[in-house]
Amino acid sequence: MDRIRWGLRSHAGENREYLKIVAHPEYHCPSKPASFRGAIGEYFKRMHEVELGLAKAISKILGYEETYIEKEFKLEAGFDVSAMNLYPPSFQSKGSIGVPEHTDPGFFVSLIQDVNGGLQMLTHKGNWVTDNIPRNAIFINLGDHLEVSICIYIAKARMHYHFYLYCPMGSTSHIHQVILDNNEVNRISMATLHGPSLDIFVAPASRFIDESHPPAYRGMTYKESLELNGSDEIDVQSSLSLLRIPFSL
Ligand SMILES: O=C(O)CCC(=O)C(=O)O
Ligand SMILES: [Fe+2]
Repeated sequence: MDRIRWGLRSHAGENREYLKIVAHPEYHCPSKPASFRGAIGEYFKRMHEVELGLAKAISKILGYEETYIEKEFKLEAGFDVSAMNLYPPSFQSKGSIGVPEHTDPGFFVSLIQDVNGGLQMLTHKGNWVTDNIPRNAIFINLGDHLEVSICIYIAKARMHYHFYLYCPMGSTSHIHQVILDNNEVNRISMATLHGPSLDIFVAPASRFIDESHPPAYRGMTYKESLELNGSDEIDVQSSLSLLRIPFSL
């Protein structure tokens, strides 16, 4: 499997140049420039601490002991991939889309950027809203596998967790896209997908399932789910729709 990948997309549906690297459990990075390798490595180390803090907070909100998610997802061996994206100014792009609409697999995504105004979220009313991310802030978006694990699915309309307040689609995994319309200059972002360990079987947690709350997703290992739609692990493409179990109201 590739551990470092570079790509250039330049067509109506996607306009970006990216460098993807596997950041955890083994850190892979181009060796030059050395300062880049060191700085990014330090960033991932610190983000891993943020990840453990978030895992504790979310476990507690769900009524579990604080180490629940850390252990269930085996975060000490969690599979993290970072995408460093360069989007062109709108006048140089072949269409207004930087990255088409999608959700991201894993536990959560951390994102930093140099220019505000490109990332948009889909609201429950079907409108795209541009995120206003303050300078130096780290933006956190929850990933598909948290949703699989805690069984939240909009059509079941049984949202009793705090997540719902922040997840208008009724799903913990936000649908988002990147647009270029406001880009007067290049925009750079770094989106890191923090996932469970590749060998972890992710399935709806038994605490959230009973006769009237059947599982919304089928379980499989994180590795299998990343490969389910034919992509490589390093692509970290969502396969949430393939995991969803059809149900009748
Ligand atoms: O560049 C951004 O703002 C977001 C990128 C993104 O959604 C991704 O790489 O998955
Ligand atoms: Fe994304």
